[in-house]
Parts: sequence; structure tokens; C-alpha cells
Amino acid sequence: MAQHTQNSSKSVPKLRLGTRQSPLAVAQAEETRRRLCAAHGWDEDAVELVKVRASGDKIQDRPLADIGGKALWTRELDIWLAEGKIDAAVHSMKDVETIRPDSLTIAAILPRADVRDVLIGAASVNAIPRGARIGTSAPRRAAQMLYHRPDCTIVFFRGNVATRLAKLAVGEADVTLLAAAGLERLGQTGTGTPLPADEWLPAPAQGAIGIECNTADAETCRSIGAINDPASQHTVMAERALLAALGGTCHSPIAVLATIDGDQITMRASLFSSDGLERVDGTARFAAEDLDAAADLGRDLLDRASPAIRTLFTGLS
Ligand SMILES: NCc1[nH]cc(CCC(=O)O)c1CC(=O)O
Repeated sequence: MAQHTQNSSKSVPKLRLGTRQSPLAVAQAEETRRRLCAAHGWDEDAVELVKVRASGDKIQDRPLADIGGKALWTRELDIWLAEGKIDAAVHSMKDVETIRPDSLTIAAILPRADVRDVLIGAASVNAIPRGARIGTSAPRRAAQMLYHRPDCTIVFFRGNVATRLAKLAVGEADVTLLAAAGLERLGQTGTGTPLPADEWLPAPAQGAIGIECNTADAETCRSIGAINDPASQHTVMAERALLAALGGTCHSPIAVLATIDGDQITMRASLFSSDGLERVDGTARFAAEDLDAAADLGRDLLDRASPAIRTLFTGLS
């Protein structure tokens, strides 16, 4: 925690919260600040937002998977945490690598937002015009779309939410897909058509915000822990355990959703080949903290996967 004395002026923050600079990242950090202040009865200026430029935001012209993957979203914030320049970092859990250093602790997962993908440019997957160009650079979204609509073509589409909507508006693609959670946090709830999650599974941890701090900083970990939502934590950790068992990376077209009822998790997952021609599905039910059961579903999917799918996963176990 930042040093402060009993006589510290109001302007001395209790906690420096690191975030990426994109409008979505900042909105997520603002939500985290609101929740922290509410939970602890702090004034808003007790939490200082520190905006850090991430490598993932600097390189926009190539697919994330080709330039270093999800690490590019967290690298700078990881360093700032290690150097003590921030006390905690806010992340979209979807963008956080599956294996994290022991020196960092995910101290809270906020109540998960809408997990669905939103289709923009057509009223439904079936209503997309024949041969339409789908703007996405997410291997999962590309493979899912090609599975349902092999007549479509994928065009490379990166950038933040506003950039992608602008690219769509100028006709760089006919259709795009975005996370409902991101649109909602940016105040764009009316945009597009949410796809039913049971027919179109989202990415692992989609819609979840996580806050990391230094494992050694027990005081900050405790303070952040006050805003953890256990149900969201359990489903997100189950999805990440599945991903870890698969050895999934951002090259891997994997769709998964865990839902929780009491302490029972139901997890549904699909793996695709990159061209979307092949798919393997599985479902498992297990107790909320049984991460081994989540990993078992991953191994079961790999066992049943065709070679074209299996090659996209390293299958750590
Ligand atoms: N990969 C970018 C990213 N990371 C998190 C979100 C949305 C918010 C979330 O899923 O929590 C987005 C944008 C998108 O996929 O539309």
C-alpha cells in the first residue's frame, strides 16, 4: 500500500490502481474504484488511477497472436506492480494469460457482466448475407463463424471497441462481433444483437474484471479481496483451469462458459479447428472449487479432438 500517515492530506491515495489507457480499460478501473470506495467507506480520491500504455495497445496492425499474445496486455502493468509504482492492476480476465507468476495474486474478480458476444451488422448468424466479410482477429470468433457460416470470409480487424465499430461503419467488413460486457461498460448497450450464450459460447473469462496485486503485499490483497464476487471467481477460475489443461493460447479457438447454481458449476466448452470445419464439444458438472474437474473436461476434449484441432493446443496437464 502507498505510504501514508495519520495526518496525511486528502490527496494522498490509499491505493494506486494501474490500468491500461483504452476507454474500456479506464471504465473498468473506474468501476473497480467505485466498488473499492463503497466497500471500505473511502472517499473517491483514496484510489488513484494510474494509466499505463500497454504493448498490446501500441501494435495495432498485426494479430495479437502473432506479436506475443496476451502477455502484451499485462507486461507493463506487471512491471509497474513489481517496481511498486502501483499497488494493484485491473485487467479484463479474458486478456490475462493462463499461467501467472507466483509473485502476483488475483485478489478479486468483480461480479461478472454479460458474458455474451454481440453480433453487429446482421440480426442473427443466419441472417448474415451470403459471402459476407466478418471483421475479427479473434481465432475463436473466426472459427465459430466459419463453423456456422462457411460461406463467409474473415477479415483482419483489431483495435479497441470504437476503432472496430468505425472500421465497420466505413465498410471494412460487413459484420463484426464484440463482447456485450465491453459495449455495456462503454455505454453502448443498444448496439447489435447479443448471441444466445448456449448457442454461441463466449471466450474463457469473457465479461470478468480481475484485480491483481503483489502476493507479498498482504495488506493490499486483503483490501482488494473485499470486492471479490465468489460466484464470478469460481466460474472464471474454472474456465481458466480448463484453458490451462488444454494449453490454450490466443491462437486456440476455444469457447467455454461456466455457470454456477449454489455450489454446482456447469461448464460447457467447444474447441474448433481454425477453419471452423471441425468442432468438439463437452459438458461437465462439478463442485465450485473443483478445478481438477474443470481440467478433466479439457483433457477429455483433447482426447476426442481431431488432429486439426489438437494441433492448436499444447495440452499441458
Ligand atoms: N480482446 C479485447 C477485449 N478484452 C475484453 C473485452 C471486452 C470485455 C470483456 O470481455 O470482459 C474486449 C473487447 C471485445 O472482445 O469485444
